[in-house]
Amino acid sequence: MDAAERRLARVAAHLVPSFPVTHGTTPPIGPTPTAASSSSSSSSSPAGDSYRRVHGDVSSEPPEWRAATDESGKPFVDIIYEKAVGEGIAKITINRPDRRNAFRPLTVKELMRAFNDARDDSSIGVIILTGKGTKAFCSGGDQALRDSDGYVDFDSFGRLNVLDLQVQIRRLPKPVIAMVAGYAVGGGHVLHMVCDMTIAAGNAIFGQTGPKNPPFFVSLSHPPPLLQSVSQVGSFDAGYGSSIMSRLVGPKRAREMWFLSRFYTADEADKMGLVNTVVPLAELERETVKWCRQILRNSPMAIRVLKSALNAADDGYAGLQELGGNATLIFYGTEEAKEGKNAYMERRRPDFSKFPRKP
Ligand SMILES: CC(C)(COP(=O)(O)OP(=O)(O)OC[C@H]1O[C@@H](n2cnc3c(N)ncnc32)[C@H](O)[C@@H]1OP(=O)(O)O)[C@@H](O)C(=O)NCCC(=O)NCCSC(=O)CCC(=O)c1ccccc1C(=O)O
Repeated sequence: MDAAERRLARVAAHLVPSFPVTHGTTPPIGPTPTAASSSSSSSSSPAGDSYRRVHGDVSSEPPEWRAATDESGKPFVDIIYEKAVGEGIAKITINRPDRRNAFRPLTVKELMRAFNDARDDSSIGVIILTGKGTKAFCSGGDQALRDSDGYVDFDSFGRLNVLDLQVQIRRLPKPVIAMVAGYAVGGGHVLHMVCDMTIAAGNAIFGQTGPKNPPFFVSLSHPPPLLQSVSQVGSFDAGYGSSIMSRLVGPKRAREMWFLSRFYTADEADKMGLVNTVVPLAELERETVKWCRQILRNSPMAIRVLKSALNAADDGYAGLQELGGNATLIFYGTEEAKEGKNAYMERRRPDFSKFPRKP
């Protein structure tokens, strides 16, 4: 192929999706695996381009997951925490499938411990958040434990500690990817929205449930069994659950999602911009791991700064602080910053004259 043909092929590859789309409107990274090609893979760049020649394909091989814990060494009860051997991927799984992975305060505390560990582990570059089984990613707060001051499990008082978890994910300087099979509803829907990206299985269902109950219902402390089976909880998330949603899907759609409290299929969610891609359920983890591996090829500092930059305007002072903190972090690595520190330690005036005042 001569240079002109190669350029034409490259342009064409940008215009037309290179791979068949089985679900949703966005192609997964690389060809949709078939029975014959399921172990092969590619990056998102056109076959034969220089990136591909230098870096090769992104592997589709399943990682070897190894159980992990945090520095306390305490075993987890409500979650499974794993790291991929020899790769920079951590996986955190909500493990309450019989409750459709609803979270209670303990679940949230354990999630925060695991996220904290993954943040502090410099071998980890990307974190997957998921739910056990194929029926649910997470169905929100465990309604059986809800009281007038939040959710009560082993303490005698209620908590809404999932809000702290949301902030933790948002500020965590590594990408967090929601891997969603089945229901992501209520507070579980908010959790996937605060993640940096969402890979959805074809069976995923998204939506808010909070406002769903008819008003006469709220006053009934013991609704009749038939009505109990209807999704009705009386809740709302006026924080990230509203603001981030509005950013993701636009203000009109966000109103629709909250005011009507409908459920949406994975393909509908894809069209609304709620998810990054939709893949067949059987391919969910393979595809998610591929996305992780592709991210891990890229510059960790660039990704760190970009995550804070993408959130900065929406997160106000907290967003600026995160972005600004990254500037300081990078500055500390420069000779200019070291000159300041060394001068202080050596009890001398710093000589900043040697550093260029760049245009
Ligand atoms: C998710 C469903 C649509 C799945 O339906 P289906 O597959 O038919 O399964 P079910 O038979 O309904 O469920 C199986 C089993 O699981 C139990 N279960 C499911 N979800 C929950 C839950 N959230 N809490 C407790 N238990 C749950 C269910 O009862 C069944 O148990 P059995 O013993 O087998 O009968 C469907 O299950 C469903 O609609 N679930 C409820 C979804 C929901 O409304 N979630 C709560 C939304 S509110 C929320 O999450 C608040 C979050 C929060 O903390 C917060 C944050 C910010 C501000 C405020 C708040 C706040 O709390 O107010």
